[in-house]
Amino acid sequence: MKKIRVAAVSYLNTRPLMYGIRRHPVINEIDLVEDYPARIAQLLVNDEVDMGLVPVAIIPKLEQAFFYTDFCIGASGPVDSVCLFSEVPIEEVTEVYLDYQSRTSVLLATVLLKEYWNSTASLIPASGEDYRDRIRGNAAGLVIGDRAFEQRLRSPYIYDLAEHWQQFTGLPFVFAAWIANKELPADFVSRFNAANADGLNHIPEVVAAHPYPHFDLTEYYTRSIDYCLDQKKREAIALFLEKSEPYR
Ligand SMILES: C=C(O[C@@H]1C=C(C(=O)O)C=C[C@H]1O)C(=O)O
Repeated sequence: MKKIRVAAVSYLNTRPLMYGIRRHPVINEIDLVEDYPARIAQLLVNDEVDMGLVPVAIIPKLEQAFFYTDFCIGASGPVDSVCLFSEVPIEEVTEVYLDYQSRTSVLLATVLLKEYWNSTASLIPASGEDYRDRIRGNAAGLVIGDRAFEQRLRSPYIYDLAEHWQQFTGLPFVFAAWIANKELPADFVSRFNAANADGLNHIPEVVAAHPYPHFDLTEYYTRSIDYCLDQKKREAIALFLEKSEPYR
């Protein structure tokens, strides 16, 4: 049987979902790759995979987009791992380095800087990890994922993008969701969905399997990340795609 090609973000925030997928028989029906979000996005756009836990920012690049599960990487308050970091308050920031690993948060940062903070700072796409050393003086940086937890220990000013999006719009936020670029068999989708749900029912085991010194992962998995792709989050995706359209 031909396997379904699936790609997922390799950060800590996907570990509960991946735990469920790996211990479910559905693992035998898929070929799984894991990488950082910008790469996962490219794989789905290039049709090198059939479904990915991809940044929602790339939806307009797909000919078709099927939301096949009830799960996402979202937040209904501070997300803790997607922030603008700086040594000075946001009003004094003159340039912002944008994380090369991100697609959604880069656009979210742009929307918030321009329309919420009314910032005129120049936005600089970073090309490699060394940009984080340039987050000093009046230069801020967007850092996402596990690396944001390390950056939290270094930068005195931390602007949480999910928290500020919520203040701006009154809505939760969705960074990534399981999106397919073609129709997939309904029975597979149902098993895949059940596998995700199973992972979220085993948070203590996931935390025990990933000793992590920089952040309390129980807190991260139960409060910061909101995995449920509900109606409000679907509205949030639509609003985000509309607001970010001019900056794509
Ligand atoms: C919450 C996060 O969401 C991630 C942010 C993404 C982006 O900015 O493109 C994509 C996938 C998510 O896993 C995070 O990385 O910390």
